[in-house]
Amino acid sequence: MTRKELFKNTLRKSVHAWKLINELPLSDDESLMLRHFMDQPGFLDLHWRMFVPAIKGQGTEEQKQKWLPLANKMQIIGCYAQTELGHGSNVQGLETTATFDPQTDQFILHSPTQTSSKWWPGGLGKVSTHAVIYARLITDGKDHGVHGFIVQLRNMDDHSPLPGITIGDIGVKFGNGAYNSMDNGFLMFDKFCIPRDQMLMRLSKVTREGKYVPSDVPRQLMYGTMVSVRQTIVSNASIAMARAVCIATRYSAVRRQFGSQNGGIETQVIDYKTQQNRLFPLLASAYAFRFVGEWLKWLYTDVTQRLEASDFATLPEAHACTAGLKSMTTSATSDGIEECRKLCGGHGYLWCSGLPELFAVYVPACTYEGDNVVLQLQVARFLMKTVSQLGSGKAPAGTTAYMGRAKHLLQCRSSIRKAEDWLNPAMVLETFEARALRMAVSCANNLSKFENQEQGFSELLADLVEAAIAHCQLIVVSKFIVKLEGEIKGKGVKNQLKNLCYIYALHLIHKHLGDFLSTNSITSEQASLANHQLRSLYTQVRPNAVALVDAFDYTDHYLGSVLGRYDGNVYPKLFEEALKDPLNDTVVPDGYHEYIRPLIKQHLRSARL
Ligand SMILES: CC/C=C\C/C=C\C/C=C\C/C=C/C(=O)SCCNC(=O)CCNC(=O)[C@H](O)C(C)(C)COP(=O)(O)OP(=O)(O)OC[C@H]1O[C@@H](n2cnc3c(N)ncnc32)[C@H](O)[C@@H]1OP(=O)(O)O
Ligand SMILES: Cc1cc2nc3c(=O)[nH]c(=O)nc-3n(C[C@H](O)[C@H](O)[C@H](O)COP(=O)(O)OP(=O)(O)OC[C@H]3O[C@@H](n4cnc5c(N)ncnc54)[C@H](O)[C@@H]3O)c2cc1C
Repeated sequence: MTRKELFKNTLRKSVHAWKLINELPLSDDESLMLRHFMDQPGFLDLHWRMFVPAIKGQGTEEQKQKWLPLANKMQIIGCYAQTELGHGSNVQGLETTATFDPQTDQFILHSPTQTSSKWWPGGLGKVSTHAVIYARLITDGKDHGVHGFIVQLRNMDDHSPLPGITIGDIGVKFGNGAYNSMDNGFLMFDKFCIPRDQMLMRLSKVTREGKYVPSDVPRQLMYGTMVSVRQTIVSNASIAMARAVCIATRYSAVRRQFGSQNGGIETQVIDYKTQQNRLFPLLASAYAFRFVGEWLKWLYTDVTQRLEASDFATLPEAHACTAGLKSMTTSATSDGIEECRKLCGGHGYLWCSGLPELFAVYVPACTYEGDNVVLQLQVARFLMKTVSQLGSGKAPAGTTAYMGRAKHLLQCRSSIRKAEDWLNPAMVLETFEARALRMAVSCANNLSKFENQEQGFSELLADLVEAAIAHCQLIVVSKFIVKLEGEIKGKGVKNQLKNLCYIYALHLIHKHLGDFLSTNSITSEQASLANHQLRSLYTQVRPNAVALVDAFDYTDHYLGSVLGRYDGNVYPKLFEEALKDPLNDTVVPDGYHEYIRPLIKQHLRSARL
């Protein structure tokens, strides 16, 4: 499809999905599943996952009563317009202004510079009638920082931009289809006025007289919509990783190369330890991310309930966990999808393998809802704060509770003696805890050598990110172990999950061996025992690998992959797909008479001479 066709077709699908949601009717959770099966980025994502939650989280009761019924019936369509051309990560650096005019009781929205143009918001370019806009609030010449406003963008009769608004699509993005179904947009305000009651005023207010009244709740609640979406992105990472792994596993069982004895059949590539060493950790990650995603959903629900009761104690941890896990799981999934493409050899590069499109549509997850490095630095700040409070009498809680055992974890030596010890949950956990804590403490010690903490933080950014990743990996490993300790239905399922859990943990040890060795969390002998155990786990997973991806229950239609077909009938279907290509419509291609024939004839002439 051309971009225009793709965009229009996504509108058609979105509206059809909305019709089904109402007609069937579907619950909120089921509606999200429908979005998942629609399988194309579109304006509904931003409307339901960001615009509506932003109003719910930051609007007053009155504002919610006014706007939510309209949004819930989709009589208005909204997006989340925060990022600007010049600033995305640095939200405090946004330039759009919202200046209160006491004469008219309005805010004047203005884009003072080119870099202040809103740039990237999904659904903004062509669809949304409204947006939650983030702009600097100015009253009586004073800048109060960034706040949210509900703004109508387009005329409700003919969809034209309202006077004072310049709006459009930012252009083609990475890949052919992929994220191009979405109208990520730009927007500029030229002294555009909105009524005062369209500032989202749950967190702070501007009175009729123009007085700014800050609230007594943390200003970070303004970032609440991002926390909510980051949480869902973690579960989505599992879905995308599982999809790629399903394709690569099934195809690896079908594909044969080398090893033929006396004209017999060749070896299935899944039987090569190198293939297993690349593939099975990704299979394990798909399960691991699912379980940590379930836990994160619980954490998010818990913090939401606490916030409603004005208990803000767990907000920093919820922020650190959602930011860090969003970052870690999306980076691993993007890399994992690309690895799955390579695991499928040359055919993985064909569009009909389903992998190029999956990669192209998935990879911006490393950037949207917060650049992955910027987010790990938030985790690092949280860890440095926690380390600095050790010994102050305030016991670390939640995912940093292990830091409370710092005295032990800083000096303990791993008691792994044989390969099977690496299947002991307590020993594995202690190894990850020791490594995470020692990395964090090492950063804190290095930081303390700087007179200026901010300068020290800047200097140590790379180490801090690594410490944050170590902490996040510990969370994922520990939640997988917790899952195994709970009730698991199905004969033999627990054993399979156990294998995957230890593959997940041990492959991380192998991958980050430098960390584990340099922090003395393990010795090189223990590392080689871990590798030995890992190979043994691969052998145990091998007979069940296909069943473990079938368990994701993805239909062929959803997978959209000739290589990942359930029936394994890959080669005839590759031919079928090839023959569908428009280049094969004619035997002699367009351009033959114009370019190929004259070229050949010229050579023939010179050959005769
Ligand atoms: C398939 C997908 C499925 C579903 C999704 C559907 C749609 C989604 C797809 C695409 C849509 C994409 C949308 C977007 O991208 S929207 C824009 C997203 N933008 C960002 O994420 C920007 C990232 N930047 C930030 O979040 C902040 O600027 C940053 C946290 C980096 C820094 O903020 P600030 O300068 O204010 O903070 P600091 O001085 O560093 O920290 C102050 C203090 O605040 C704490 N903090 C920061 N953020 C939060 C938060 N969200 N919640 C709670 N607390 C927070 C921070 O830890 C500091 O605490 P303290 O040290 O105690 O002072
Ligand atoms: C597909 C897609 C959809 C999007 N949808 C929306 C949307 O609906 N609404 C919306 O408002 N926005 C949206 N965005 C914008 C997105 O949120 C931002 O692009 C994202 O937050 C990253 O910000 P940035 O582009 O400013 O990156 P930058 O911050 O400019 O990053 C550039 C580089 O600088 C590094 N860097 C930046 N700051 C630091 C630092 N402090 N320390 C170390 N390194 C640093 C980063 O790691 C990165 O390598 C979308 C983006 C994409 C790609």
